Amino acid sequence: MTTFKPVTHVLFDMDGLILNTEELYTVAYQNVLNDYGKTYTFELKTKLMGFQSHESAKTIISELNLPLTPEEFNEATKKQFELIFPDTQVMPGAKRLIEHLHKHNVPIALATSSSIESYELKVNKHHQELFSLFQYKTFGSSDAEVQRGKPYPDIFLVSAKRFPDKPQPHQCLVFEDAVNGVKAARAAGMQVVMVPDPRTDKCLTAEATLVLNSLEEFKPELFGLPPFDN
Ligand SMILES: O=c1[nH]cc([C@@H]2O[C@H](COP(=O)(O)O)[C@@H](O)[C@H]2O)c(=O)[nH]1
Ligand SMILES: [Mg+2]
Repeated sequence: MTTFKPVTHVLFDMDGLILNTEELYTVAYQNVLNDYGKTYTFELKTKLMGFQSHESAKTIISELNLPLTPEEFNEATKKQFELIFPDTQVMPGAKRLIEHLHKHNVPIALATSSSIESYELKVNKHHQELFSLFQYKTFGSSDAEVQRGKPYPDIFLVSAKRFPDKPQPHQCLVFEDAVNGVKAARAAGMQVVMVPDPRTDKCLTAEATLVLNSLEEFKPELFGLPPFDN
């Protein structure tokens, strides 16, 4: 079994990695775009995943020539999010992994590009207990210290600094679903486990340290972390 460099701290992305919110984003965006006769393609989605909300709005407006301002687009999607996001599901293997690392006192934190409002919509109804296991959370779209969204490294560098014991980037392992998130983790000097949407072009997953079909396949001991008990 190939092993990688040992790590001591773990940073988790949220959308598409812990929660099934990527499929919900697709529905929400397509519902808005239907009013303009536009199609939300997976190719365009891949470009946006990991962006901060204002970056996403600007990009989708220019790519699809929408007659909207970013504020108007975000207003329209916000209505969709309020309907769709409260009933999110945890991705396979995510709960087991987060609980396992927490039980073994491995420092874990959340590093999502979402805003805190968007996080609360997605988590508050069903998943508060699971998310309470993180030492702390960084919300890229709501955090002054996160100057630039993924694929820039800002959110992961800021997150590493927020652990009390201040680990070096190489001591941190990132879990991501998005191409931009993998680029951000690599730019931060961190190893990254990618669990991509199955439609993701294989050549776009090449930068990841390890690519899995699901978190259920993850073996913590590969990165020097405590193995699962069973
Ligand atoms: O179909 C989409 N998925 C995701 C995003 C963006 O990606 C962020 C989630 O990124 P992450 O998984 O890194 O938290 C969302 O907040 C949103 O801004 C998007 O615009 N469109
Ligand atoms: Mg994600």
